[in-house]
Amino acid sequence: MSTDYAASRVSYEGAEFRLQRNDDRSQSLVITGAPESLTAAFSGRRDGDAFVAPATGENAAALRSVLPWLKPRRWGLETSAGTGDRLGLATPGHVQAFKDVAGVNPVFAQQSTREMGRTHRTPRNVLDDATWGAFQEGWTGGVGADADHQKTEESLSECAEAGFVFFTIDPGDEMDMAAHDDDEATVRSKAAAIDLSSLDTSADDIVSRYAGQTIELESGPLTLDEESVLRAVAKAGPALVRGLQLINHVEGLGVEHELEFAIDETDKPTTLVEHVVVVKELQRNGVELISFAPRWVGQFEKGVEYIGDREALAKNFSDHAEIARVLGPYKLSLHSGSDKFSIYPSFVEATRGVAHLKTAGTSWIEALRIVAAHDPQLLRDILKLSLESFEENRHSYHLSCDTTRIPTDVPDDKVGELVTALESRQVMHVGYGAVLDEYGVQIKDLLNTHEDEYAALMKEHFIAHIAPFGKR
Ligand SMILES: O=C(O)[C@@H](O)[C@@H](O)[C@H](O)C(=O)CO
Repeated sequence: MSTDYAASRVSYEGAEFRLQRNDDRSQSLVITGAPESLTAAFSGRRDGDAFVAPATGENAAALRSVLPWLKPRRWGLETSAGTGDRLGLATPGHVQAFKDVAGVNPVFAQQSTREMGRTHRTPRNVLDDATWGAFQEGWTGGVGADADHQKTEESLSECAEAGFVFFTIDPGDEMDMAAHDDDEATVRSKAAAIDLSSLDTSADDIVSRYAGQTIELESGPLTLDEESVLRAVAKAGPALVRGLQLINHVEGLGVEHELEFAIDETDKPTTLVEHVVVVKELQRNGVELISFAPRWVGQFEKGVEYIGDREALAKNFSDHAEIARVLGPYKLSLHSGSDKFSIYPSFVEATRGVAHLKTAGTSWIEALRIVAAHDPQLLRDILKLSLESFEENRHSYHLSCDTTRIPTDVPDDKVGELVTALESRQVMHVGYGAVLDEYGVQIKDLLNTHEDEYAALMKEHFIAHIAPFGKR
């Protein structure tokens, strides 16, 4: 017998929409009281008074076209949080958390090209799964959609075509990290060698524009000295060139969009002068940023607490936030935001809520608690495979785990601890690609069987993430 998801029931323009779970665990959209002109958008069949349509990607797109609150929208400067879901099953629990916390706007569909590649999902898959999850839980508060860590024109086009509206431009690979510490002569020659003609400028022009300038921040003046400006050019110049190319590509697509510029996945902190030069040069080229993701001080590793001096980080948050208010305003974006509970309050305070939080891997790693509880051997297999493929999986992720400290032969009743312990947590956190290739069907089957348990876990976990960002 099929059962309804009670929370999904919603009325719109005289019709009632709901989601049901069928005997075979598939899901169907059921519409009653709707004219032919409305149901024509869906592929399905009439069943008495009702129109029944399977929960396919095609019907998700139709649902977005019919129910306006499911169509991705821009959040502008409002406080927002991204919940990136690598499994396509986590959104119901995310929704339950957002229903409990007022004042934070959700971006349920958020996925980087890296994650889509490793999980073999397309931008449409990501958006469609998020649509069904939001619908299942009756979310009518609007949704964003973040094409995260975009590095190529091709993937930007695909995400735009799918309906994403938030584009995270990530030219971080082009940043010259050595220039952070190079001696002055090297910095000078590096800066002079960068072709900045596409930004309609040169290193000399940039120096004459900004060197000696003072920016009045709330906490005092920030003076841009010549060496720091040159260093910013040497370090970020090539990234600016590439970033602008990607931004121009988005702008040429003619779709609704807002832009984040992300240089967070780099080895050295973004200096305040670098922040100013990067944003001002983008603005001079006509770019309006909605958010900026600098590389903060300390270590932002995946899926674990912040590693570093929290007071220094709070100061760093507040310095960058002051700049963002003076040059923008635009939001500051906190990437690798999963499980960094100790730092959310200082981030929110510094930004006054003009902020975006990004999480992704935590929904995946926490799902493994359900696996550990119901199939401890599968969890051991997942860890084993994550370890075997670790060298490949860790590529482009910041991690410090020491794999030799991971225990072997963990008994069933202790397997859940592997999801908590830093070393094994990080290894499995980045193991998602290989693991889903091998055990994806089993894992998803198990999560579907225990969907209420997974949703309840996600709800509590996300309330802890977003409550500090909620109405103050
Ligand atoms: O793993 C990824 O590729 C992304 O989810 C992240 O890098 C994302 O930008 C993020 O910071 C979420 O924590």
